[in-house]
Amino acid sequence: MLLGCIGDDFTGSSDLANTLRKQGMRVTQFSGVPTVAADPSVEAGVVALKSRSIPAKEAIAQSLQALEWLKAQGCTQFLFKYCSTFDSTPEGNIGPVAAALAEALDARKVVVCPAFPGAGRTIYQGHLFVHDRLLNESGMEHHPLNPMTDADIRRWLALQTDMKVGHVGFGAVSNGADAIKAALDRADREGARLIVVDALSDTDLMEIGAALNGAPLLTGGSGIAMGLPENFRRQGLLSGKGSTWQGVEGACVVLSGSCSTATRGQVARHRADELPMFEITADAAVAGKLDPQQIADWAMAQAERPLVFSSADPAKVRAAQETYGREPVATAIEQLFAAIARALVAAGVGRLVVAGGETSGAVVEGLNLTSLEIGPEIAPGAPALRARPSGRPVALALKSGNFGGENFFAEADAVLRGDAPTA
Ligand SMILES: Nc1ncnc2c1ncn2[C@@H]1O[C@H](COP(=O)(O)OP(=O)(O)OP(=O)(O)O)[C@@H](O)[C@H]1O
Ligand SMILES: O=C(O)[C@@H](O)C(=O)CO
Repeated sequence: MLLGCIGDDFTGSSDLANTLRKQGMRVTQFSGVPTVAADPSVEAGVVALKSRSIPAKEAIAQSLQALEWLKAQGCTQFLFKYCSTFDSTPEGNIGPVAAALAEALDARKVVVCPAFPGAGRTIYQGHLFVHDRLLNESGMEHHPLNPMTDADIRRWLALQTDMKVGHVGFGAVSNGADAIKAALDRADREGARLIVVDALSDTDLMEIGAALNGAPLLTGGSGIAMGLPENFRRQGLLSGKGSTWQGVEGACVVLSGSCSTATRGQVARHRADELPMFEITADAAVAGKLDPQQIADWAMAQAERPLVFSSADPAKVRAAQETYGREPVATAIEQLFAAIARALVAAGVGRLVVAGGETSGAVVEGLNLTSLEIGPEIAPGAPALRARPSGRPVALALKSGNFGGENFFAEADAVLRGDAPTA
């Protein structure tokens, strides 16, 4: 294994795996830190953690454990993947984990670059934009777990860590890899160890990737990985062998615990298409009134792609959190989705489309999926995946909250069945 990646959630990890696969690396996504060695044909390994919204101390411990395993697989470069909307609170976990990994690897000039231009996330003058809006006016200020109330990544990161935060601006980035290297050296001389780097386009990310050839540690969204495979290819280290992914027939069920704007649009489209849907309310989930087996039976009895969803608008989410507390309601809903997924797999479901990073983490852990094969792209940042819970193949899509167009559920169903791959 050449490149060792640590993702702070499951959908984000598949987003990264998708980018690396598209750039020609053989990639496997692992759920949690594996207990056995990886297949030697894997060139990039992504260890998916569910560490975005847990206490910082635990996130650090899990990330360091992942680092040790990746080192033992022979990796020479490491990437810490977090959300392209920099999902974190003033306490962390991005700063604390990045700092701990930097210390463990004795790494300097650690790039911090959440940019993902393909999904509209760009960084200019240290500020993160979602399409034409500053992060804190993009809807992310209403996120149920980590409301993002400041678009200045330098300022937000500085709240999370004592390590000095620096900045490489667009002036250097637009002049290419050598100028980026020189600007990183300058920031290093000024004492900065975590360095926010501007990026507006995939071309910028390719140049940043070239500048980071051989860097022990980098951090960011999936975009920061774009230029890395080429560094390995130039050294003759990639096999060039493609993926052997195959689609899966049978029933398709959509599980959505995401309350993000894009997901709510996809749920609205499902409703407009008059497809079957079952709503999980926060009240019913917390009261333990819903039987996962009954919900799975209902889903398996539908003729066409049913949706089980808890997705709700910000006012409803806020009301539920005020009544029950943020953690208890999130845990109740996540556990319910995990139990529904287990019952669906036991009933022979072929394809599962899951919306939301935390929700996907709960489902993948609930199904005890230890590794996922990466298939074709469904939408930017969302690949088809395949696993074998209890020996039989199941195709999965793990969609980040704000990814995918309005028709994502139908598109995912088709790609997971083996039709219409888009990349
Ligand atoms: N109706 C609801 N009321 C309160 N909390 C909810 C409700 N529905 C879901 N949740 C919780 O909100 C959180 C949504 O997070 P999740 O990561 O799954 O989606 P997301 O934030 O849209 O996706 P991503 O992290 O990929 O951007 C989960 O913990 C989920 O259990
Ligand atoms: O970077 C992103 O936006 C996604 O991969 C993600 O992590 C959202 O949960």
